[in-house]
Amino acid sequence: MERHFNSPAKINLCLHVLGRRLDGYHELAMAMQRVDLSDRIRIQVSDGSGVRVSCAGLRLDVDEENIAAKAAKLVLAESRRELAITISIEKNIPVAAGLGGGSSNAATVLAGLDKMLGLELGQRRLMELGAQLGADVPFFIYGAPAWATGTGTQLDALPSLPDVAYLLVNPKIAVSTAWVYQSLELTKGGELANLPRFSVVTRDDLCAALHNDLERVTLQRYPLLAEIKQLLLEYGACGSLMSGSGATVFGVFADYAEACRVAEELKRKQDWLFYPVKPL
Ligand SMILES: C[C@@](CO)(OP(=O)(O)O)[C@H](O)COP(=O)(O)OP(=O)(O)OC[C@H]1O[C@@H](n2ccc(N)nc2=O)[C@H](O)[C@@H]1O
Ligand SMILES: Nc1ncnc2c1ncn2[C@@H]1O[C@H](COP(=O)(O)OP(=O)(O)O)[C@@H](O)[C@H]1O
Repeated sequence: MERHFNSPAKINLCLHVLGRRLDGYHELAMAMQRVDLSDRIRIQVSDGSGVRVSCAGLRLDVDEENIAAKAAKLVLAESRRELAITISIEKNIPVAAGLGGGSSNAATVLAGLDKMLGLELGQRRLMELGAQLGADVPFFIYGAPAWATGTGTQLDALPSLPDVAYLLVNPKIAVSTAWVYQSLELTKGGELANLPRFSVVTRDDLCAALHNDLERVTLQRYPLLAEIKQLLLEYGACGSLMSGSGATVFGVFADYAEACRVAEELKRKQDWLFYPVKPL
């Protein structure tokens, strides 16, 4: 049995760090949205045993370390079945870019195998399994724009978001999420109740709400990212922000054609990665 799935990236429209827990994880409040830059994942299931993952052209194909392999093993354990699973990932989302590619791959494998094996574990159980793999995995199972709290695993619907397009820019810098959180100096603890409500209807509302506490760490280490944010504004973005722990920066544009036009112009000048995308 063989199936193909899309595994999309995400961006963080806002990311507030409220405090550090004793286990080192951070209490967050984030607005998150998936975008239509996707990896392609092929899952094959046959008789036998063992989970294998390949990822052409990237050093991500060590089975045990790949989060997609961990996801497959979790589903097999949950279903108490022994099967051979082969996963091939066509990577289009840059790795360690703040776009959640690994978390998305894990969620795609959890939900994909659930379907292929007819397990019907349900969204809630799949999100619990996802949380065992990484804080961002449940968001991809949730599958809609979300307000994420706790360590990022408690999700509520974000009902209205404006119809915009984004231009994602990555200057080929890989950033370790663990390093960013560890390097963050928390000046004062925040209270969820004191945060401004993320109520965004128009494009201007969205641009006014853009905020990322992790920029303090990543932009200081890589000042180029602040320059890219400024460049996007100069090229007509109504707002710009770093996504997650970075290094991808995005600009907000009125429509997809405009985001594509700016990407083409910048491509002539800079050897960075450019992805005009639409929200999902
Ligand atoms: C920053 C964010 C924003 O969406 O995304 P990315 O930049 O990774 O895409 C997430 O919080 C990343 O989530 P994810 O990448 O799934 O985190 P995990 O694998 O669970 O943990 C990676 C590292 O980040 C730290 N971490 C993660 C989540 C959290 N609430 N507090 C943390 O301190 C963990 O301690 C660990 O060292
Ligand atoms: N299937 C996968 N796709 C991407 N990264 C993976 C995968 N499996 C394991 N990783 C590891 O996870 C780390 C985080 O990658 P990724 O999820 O792309 O970035 P981010 O956490 O910035 O959103 C990388 O260092 C990478 O080696």
